[in-house]
Amino acid sequence: MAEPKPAQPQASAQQASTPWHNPLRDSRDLRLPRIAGPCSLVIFGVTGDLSKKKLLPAVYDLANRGLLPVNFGLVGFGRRDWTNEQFAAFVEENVRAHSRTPFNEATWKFLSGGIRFVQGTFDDPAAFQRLSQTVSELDSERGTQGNHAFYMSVPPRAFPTVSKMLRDSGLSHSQSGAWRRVIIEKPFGHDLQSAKELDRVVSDVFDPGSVFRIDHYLGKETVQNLLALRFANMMFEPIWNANYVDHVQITMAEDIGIGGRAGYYDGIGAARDVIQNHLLQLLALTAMEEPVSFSAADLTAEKTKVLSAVRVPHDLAHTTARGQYAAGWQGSEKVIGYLDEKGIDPNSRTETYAAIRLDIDTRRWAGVPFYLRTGKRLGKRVTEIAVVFKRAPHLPFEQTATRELGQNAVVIRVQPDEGITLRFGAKVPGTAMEVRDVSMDFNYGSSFTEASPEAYERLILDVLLGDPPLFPTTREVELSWEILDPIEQYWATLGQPQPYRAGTWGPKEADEMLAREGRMWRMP
Ligand SMILES: NC(=O)C1=CN([C@@H]2O[C@H](COP(=O)(O)OP(=O)(O)OC[C@H]3O[C@@H](n4cnc5c(N)ncnc54)[C@H](OP(=O)(O)O)[C@@H]3O)[C@@H](O)[C@H]2O)C=CC1
Ligand SMILES: O=C1O[C@H](COP(=O)(O)O)[C@@H](O)[C@H](O)[C@H]1O
Repeated sequence: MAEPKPAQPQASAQQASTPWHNPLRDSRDLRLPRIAGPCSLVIFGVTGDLSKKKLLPAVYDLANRGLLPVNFGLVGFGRRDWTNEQFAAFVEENVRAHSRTPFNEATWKFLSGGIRFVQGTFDDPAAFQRLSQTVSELDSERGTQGNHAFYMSVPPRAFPTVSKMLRDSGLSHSQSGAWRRVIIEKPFGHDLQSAKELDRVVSDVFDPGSVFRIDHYLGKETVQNLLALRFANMMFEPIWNANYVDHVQITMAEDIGIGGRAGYYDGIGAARDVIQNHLLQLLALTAMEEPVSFSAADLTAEKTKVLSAVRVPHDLAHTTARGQYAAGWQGSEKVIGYLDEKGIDPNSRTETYAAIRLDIDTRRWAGVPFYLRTGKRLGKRVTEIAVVFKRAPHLPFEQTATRELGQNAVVIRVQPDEGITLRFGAKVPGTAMEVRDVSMDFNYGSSFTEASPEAYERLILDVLLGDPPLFPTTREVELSWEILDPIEQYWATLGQPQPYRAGTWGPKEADEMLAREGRMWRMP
């Protein structure tokens, strides 16, 4: 499939001058807020976990920040027999519970005036006709001008059905030149073949430039800041290569279990859930060359190059590790094991922990392993990218002086304590020459007065603006499956994943994997 082109035939003057569109523009423009034009957002799966905790609050936060137009409509599509008022009460409850910004009556009055609910199932043509009628009514009542975005916050198996229904009901295209866009949640497929099939269905229905595949990690401030760290500074890029870097560790650890998501998670597992998307995107941004600009085309060109150069080691028995959480303690809370979670097959072989080593066959990264790990019910919630440097070739100190000296590292702290840490050796004050590791920290909270928006705020706004750089392309998705598929195929030949106690840092196998290569996982 051709790479999606920026979908902006109706781009407003504001939209056309966003930093992503023209990196050379006057720097004063950077302070202009990017405000969406008239439109509505339709959420399928609006009663689900993601919608309640992230999407509805993000829409409200955008409204509260003044980034939605007065001509905005929010439509929920769901199975419940709700009136518009009942749905509005549901939105309000979740907004009050999960929004980042404080509840404001004036914002709520504006937003709730455009809230509508359409009752139905995904395979009911009549429900899609009602949806069509509802968005047309919003066009006349709220002035949404026929511009509609459809968010598929639904189980992945429902993506094809909803796409076809949007086509058959005439909602996927506008006759009047207005825009239609679709937002598809991850995971996009469960392997390369299914991703290609899904892509065929979606591209049969929508124009390539109207498809936005969400990877919410790309909407995180700290992830975008990785680009600033690398390409807005002089001091990091010269050492960001195999001459200086020993290895890279990308960690996404969660302290939660699978919660109420058994139906989605079992059979999918940790690697398909987050390595195929979030962690490989982090790897791509860490390892790629400098893009010519931050346009979608230039960014994806560099990410694609690096993902194409990723090599999966042959010896998967020694370069990958899987685990499954057993009962344990999460802080002071006693928690059950994965196999005892509601809705999980008691013989399930689904991994809740995965670690893999990848290599990148480029001059910049030859011989530098990238270790990726993720897991549920680990010691704490933390996501970070640690670039660990080689040891100094010679230390002009007595050995005893450097006993506590590790390796230099640049750690991009994606969450929760957002920032960047530099680790290096410093002399311990005193009469002896003793060198010990210290940290130099950049924290968002103490350096900026601006608060970080939630990832979904940024990404929903970008869809409404038709701004595609932060959305992975089909090619990126396919390359990521090409990387993961051989690993999944190998794991499918194995028995039960190794159990690890909840609240610990994963299975012993993962520690052994690094120890064999003379390395250790960082303790974040
Ligand atoms: N939850 C999360 O943290 C994250 C989720 N995602 C992705 O987001 C998507 C949604 O996930 P999540 O919210 O957790 O899933 P949930 O299972 O919590 O929600 C699914 C939603 O789809 C609705 N639904 C399911 N089948 C039908 C149907 N036949 N007709 C109408 N509605 C239907 C459900 O309605 P009802 O309430 O009536 O059952 C519910 O609103 C998935 O693709 C997931 O991979 C991505 C990142 C994080
Ligand atoms: O995509 C997913 O991400 C969440 C974690 O997101 P975060 O922004 O809180 O790091 C994860 O819990 C979920 O399993 C996965 O589908």
